[in-house]
Amino acid sequence: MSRTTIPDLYEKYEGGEPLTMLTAYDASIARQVDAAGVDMILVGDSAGDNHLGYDDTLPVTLEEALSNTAAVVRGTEAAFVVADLPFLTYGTSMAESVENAGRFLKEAGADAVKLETAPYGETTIEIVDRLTELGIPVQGHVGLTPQRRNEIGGAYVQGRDTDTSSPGEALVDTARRLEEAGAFSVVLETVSEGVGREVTEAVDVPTIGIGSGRYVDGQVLVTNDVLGLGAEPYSLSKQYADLDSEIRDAVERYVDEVESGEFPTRDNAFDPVDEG
Ligand SMILES: Nc1nc(=O)c2c([nH]1)NC[C@@H]1CN(c3ccc(C(=O)N[C@@H](CCC(=O)O)C(=O)O)cc3)CN21
Ligand SMILES: CC(C)C(=O)C(=O)O
Ligand SMILES: [Mg+2]
Repeated sequence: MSRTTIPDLYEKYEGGEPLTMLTAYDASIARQVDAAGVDMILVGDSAGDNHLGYDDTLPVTLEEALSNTAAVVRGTEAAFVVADLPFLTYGTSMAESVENAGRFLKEAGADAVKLETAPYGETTIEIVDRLTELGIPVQGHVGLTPQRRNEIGGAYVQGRDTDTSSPGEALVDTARRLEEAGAFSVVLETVSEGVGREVTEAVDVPTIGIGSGRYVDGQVLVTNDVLGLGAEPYSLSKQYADLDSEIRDAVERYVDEVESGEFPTRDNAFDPVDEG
């Protein structure tokens, strides 16, 4: 089986089928997500809190993200792999943005990068224009942009009628500008359902929502939330498994069995010694 391409994604989108995307940060989870048939895997900077033990996405480094991306690529064969560019690995200068984004394709084997754009964020729109001109596909990301958490002040839904710093029309305009700059798709993070629909109607590239309602072209969630793996439940998400308790039970049984002498047995030994 060959890896999913942007034309493959567009064929599904144009056929009116919802696109599926989940995060992964390592080869073993990515292998299962891939085999289960997800269209795109996002190597999110959400690795910060979900994989690397930081409080949020801000501390994630370029080298950590490259390492996570390379592991996900090695573990997969079908999904389109999008590498999320960490905080301040883009936007500092055009040259640094291009060099850093390029490393995700050249060294880690990603199929595309993703970067966050603030409402009317001129700098990042220019970067998207440059990257796509050079052959680095870019997925845009508007709405809640967690790298701007110190600006925004928390995990707040964006684009509500009451939202003055990020009104719906700013998000629609910004998504349009990203499309013009060459973005092949735009992620909408926690925007009100009406804004999710407006943006989706305003652009001709697939919108991928997280907590952005039903009227978008595809869905992305954080896999830890889907699997119940070290994540707090959010109403925007849905938990399909409880890996925390599975893991805890298995490890407790292992500890008990080693302590009681139940494991290992003769069957677990090489060239076992015959008991006299
Ligand atoms: N593991 C994980 N999964 C996620 O889905 C996730 C993260 N991490 N980190 C940040 C983003 C943003 N997320 C969220 C989660 C909840 C609200 C939310 O309920 N906002 C309400 C209340 C905000 C408040 O009062 O704190 C709102 O009305 O804006 C928004 C964004 C979830 N996201
Ligand atoms: C939530 C998604 C869209 C993301 O950016 C991430 O996982 O880092
Ligand atoms: Mg992210």
